[in-house]
Amino acid sequence: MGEFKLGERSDMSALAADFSAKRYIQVPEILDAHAAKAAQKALWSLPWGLCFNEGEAVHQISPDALQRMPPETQRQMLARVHQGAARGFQFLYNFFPMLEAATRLGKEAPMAGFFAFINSAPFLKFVRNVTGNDDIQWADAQATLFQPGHFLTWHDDSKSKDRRVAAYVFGFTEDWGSDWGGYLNFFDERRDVTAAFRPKFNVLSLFAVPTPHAVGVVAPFAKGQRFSVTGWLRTDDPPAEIRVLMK
Ligand SMILES: O=C(O)CCC(=O)C(=O)O
Ligand SMILES: [Fe+2]
Repeated sequence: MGEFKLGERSDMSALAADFSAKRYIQVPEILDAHAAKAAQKALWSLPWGLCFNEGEAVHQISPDALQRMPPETQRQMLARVHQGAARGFQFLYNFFPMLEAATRLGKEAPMAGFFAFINSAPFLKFVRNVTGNDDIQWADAQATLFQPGHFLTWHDDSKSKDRRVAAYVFGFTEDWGSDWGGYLNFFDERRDVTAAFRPKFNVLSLFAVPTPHAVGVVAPFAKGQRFSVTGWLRTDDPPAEIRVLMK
């Protein structure tokens, strides 16, 4: 866990009451200032791949493959993504698979320290207290980077066999413009937006599963980088490789 730790706070009961009432909350200054800067630095230097879905199938393109891909193939790929978005659920963003990397490489994996922090006793205690769910055992994780043209359409995180109680998003985005898209939108049953969280720095978004939400398309003129570490708080047993990191 090392350099990553939670910020000091005195609003735990207010956060829990808010979560219980609304089912989605934002927690400012989740990490101490030094830890937040360290996490952001680690994110900047990750080998970012690209991921998108084609119906139920998820495609993950490694940084190398992305670099080698001819422009015409990239154009065709993007056209297929847009056709998918016109039909239904679709996403496209840069990513780094923190869970897979930690499973394969253990402590040597990029972001292993932050992954271990998310699965440390203090953070798990924090999310158990705020969500009121004592059964949370661990959290999976991926790092994401939304750039112009990236998006994640309407969904509620429930379409998985994994036992997910809540979703979390650590935001590490600085100075995001209010016209740049990329907001985390929450919807009611009429598909009106009930809340839209602007990408921010050192803020944790926490929301119950299922809750309808989406990440709006990042505008072509957006200048920032929407960095996050995101995943789900789970009640199944952590994989053996992850249990080792949690010690
Ligand atoms: O990046 C975000 O704000 C939300 C991510 C999300 O909803 C997901 O990965 O399912
Ligand atoms: Fe989601």
